Amino acid sequence: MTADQAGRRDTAPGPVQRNPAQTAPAPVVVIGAGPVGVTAALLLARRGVRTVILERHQDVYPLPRAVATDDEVRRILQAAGVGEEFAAIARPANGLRLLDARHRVMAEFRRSEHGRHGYPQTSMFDQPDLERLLRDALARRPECELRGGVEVTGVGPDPAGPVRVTYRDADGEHHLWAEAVLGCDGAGSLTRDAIGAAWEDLCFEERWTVIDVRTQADVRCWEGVDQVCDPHRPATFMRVGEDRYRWEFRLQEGRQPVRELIAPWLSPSYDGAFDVVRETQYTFRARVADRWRSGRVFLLGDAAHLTPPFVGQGLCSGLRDAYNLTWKLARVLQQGGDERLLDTYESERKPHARHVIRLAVAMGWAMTGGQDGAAALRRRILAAACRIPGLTAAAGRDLSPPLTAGPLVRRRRRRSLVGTHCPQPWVALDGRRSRLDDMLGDGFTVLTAAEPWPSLRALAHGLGVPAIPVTGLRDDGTLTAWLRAGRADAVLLRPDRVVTDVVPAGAHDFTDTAAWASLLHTTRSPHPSPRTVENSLPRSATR
Ligand SMILES: O=C(O)/C=C/c1cccc(O)c1
Repeated sequence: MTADQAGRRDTAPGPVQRNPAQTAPAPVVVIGAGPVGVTAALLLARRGVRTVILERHQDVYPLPRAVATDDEVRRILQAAGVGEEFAAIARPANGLRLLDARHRVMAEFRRSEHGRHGYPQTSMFDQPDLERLLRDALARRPECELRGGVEVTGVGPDPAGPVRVTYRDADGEHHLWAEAVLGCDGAGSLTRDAIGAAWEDLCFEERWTVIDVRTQADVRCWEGVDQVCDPHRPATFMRVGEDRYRWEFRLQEGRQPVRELIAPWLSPSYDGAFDVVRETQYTFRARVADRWRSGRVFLLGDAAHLTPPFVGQGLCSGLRDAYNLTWKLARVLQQGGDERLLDTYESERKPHARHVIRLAVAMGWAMTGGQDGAAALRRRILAAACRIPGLTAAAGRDLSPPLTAGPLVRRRRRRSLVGTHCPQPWVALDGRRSRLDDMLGDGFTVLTAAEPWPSLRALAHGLGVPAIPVTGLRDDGTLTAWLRAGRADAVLLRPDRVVTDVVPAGAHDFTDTAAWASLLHTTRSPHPSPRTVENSLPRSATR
């Protein structure tokens, strides 16, 4: 038996005896150290929650997989403490184009370099680079312990603690008792099986080949993603980095050499070298797990949902899971928050993930739609629709819909801000410039269009949250314009910057305080956040 420095390991043949002296529960066990698992651990660490991360591999998996992220997810990486490191490896992209079989542009969905979350709307990167910087950040956090080279063999409820995780390493079998377990263990998730979840099939399954190339060749491309809508040879092409490119082709009978496949993108005279970093076959699927939680065991990322890659949202959905769940879990574990908070993880994230997967499937059908008569008609309609500028602009605007109504998201009226994210401009406080989220800290916040009025101030005080007039934040006018467009005099922001409720313009109060107020009450005092408005705003601006 090996006892690690935390004294939390135990090997016991036969029925498992928990020795309380040796097995103080690890607050949270994360299964899987891919980007979703590590980001979840970093987000929990930021709130002072300890994690043990169990990972099959010793090192970062060195080959490319995910290549794109949106601006909302860059904001999540900022919250996890790796925003600047990620900026150094990311390449902003122009967006997405639909091409016909002769590579003529049918539609262009432009992405801005300045998205509402404070980052380029689309950024390209290499997954191993992201994983390395996340691991480095993990190594800097004393709250996180990574155990590599281990195989998790069991996850389940246990009378001795909320959840018992069993794993094997070179020394034998071990057990951990955890307050919660995050199953970030990918498409073949053991955690998913352990909670008895089954896949709901969203009806897309195709075999594709994915080719990652490094070359100095003058590749014909724009700075973005091209989807070739050709039923005979649907393909995706994108520039990932300075000398990094990716092609994806639907598999056909017989294997075609890489050079032949990518020839249409290379100058005919190019006969120089290119390095095939990876050539692999994938089955692209569209699926959602029918349950994402059992007690204190949760599914995140590919363990909970699978998408074809055609709108570049696979990893984004997983990182959204991590952001949505971790603040709620930390609140429940540390502050005695209401357990019902944890129900909102699945009820908020599942419809959102399903929506994004359906978009990817729709894109897939536009590209591949078969060769029947109906498909030909669909393509003609698509080509015509692509020529309507207003429509393409609307379709390209935001892949991430507002959260659906629930205990932490009031039912929306048309154009309401509820369920959407607050934009993230740069703000200035005490002469210091920072991104809005870094200034707001980790808790709930009331943002107001003007000085908070007495009844609102009293409500905020009762909830223990600051009430901040956006006029004091000295941004570039983004926040005032956003409140005005949403016809709101004030908003209640959750820690993940989603609007829970609004005070409609001209009204005096939130529309249904009772619906969410009880969920915000905690029995213990909150963990202090590093730099919040609480300690830096003038007194009049806070509670
Ligand atoms: O919509 C965008 O800006 C990017 C889409 C994208 C990214 C990566 C891979 C894809 O097939 C699509």
